[in-house]
Amino acid sequence: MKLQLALDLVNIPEAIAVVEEVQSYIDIVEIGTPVVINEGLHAVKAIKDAFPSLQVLADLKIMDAGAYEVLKASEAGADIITVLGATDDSTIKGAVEEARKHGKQILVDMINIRNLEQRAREVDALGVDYICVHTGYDLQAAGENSFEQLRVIKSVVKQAKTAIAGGIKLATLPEVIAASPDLVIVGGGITGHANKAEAAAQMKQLIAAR
Ligand SMILES: O=C([C@H](O)CO)[C@H](O)[C@H](O)COP(=O)(O)O
Repeated sequence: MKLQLALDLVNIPEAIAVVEEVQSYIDIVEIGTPVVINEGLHAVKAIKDAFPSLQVLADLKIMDAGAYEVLKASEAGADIITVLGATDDSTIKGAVEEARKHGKQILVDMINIRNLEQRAREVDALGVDYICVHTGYDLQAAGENSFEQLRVIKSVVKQAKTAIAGGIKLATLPEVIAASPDLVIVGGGITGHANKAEAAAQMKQLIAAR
């Protein structure tokens, strides 16, 4: 089980500073959608250049032009690129084909998918690398999480790895770990702490002890 740090509310120098603090405890650094909107794919390149041994995920949440956007993220140094499960199969197929050409991986974000079980089966058949359940900021504010959704995709996904994101904290991590996702994505649960290294270290320890 891998731990991914999601960086959403920082600029490039702040992102580098946070990763410097926690790099020993994480496997993947996510350049979050708000960072890509503010800084562009330069943020992906800056983090990959600064931390070549970490995998970098570009959270583009691709909805169209899958192949082209995966190409651009790959050129910037992303190892994993996100596509939305809500989009058309042709976009996901284009993204997967392009990713394969560059040795990259595709994570499909199932945020706001209503027919989760059926869509997870369909997306799994498209050869993606990860299928991720995700409660976004706006629904987190309404008290929701994706723990039950994780159990749903775990029961139907055969080929892809499974992932979960959205509001995961140290206190809720044991429940997540019990469901055995391949990847746990944590943003504010680490970046919101005064001592980010300590928070990340405790999470890494819980994952290692499972
Ligand atoms: O993908 C995310 C969100 O949609 C903003 O772009 C976050 O990276 C993801 O939710 C993880 O962050 P936390 O919810 O703060 O753990």
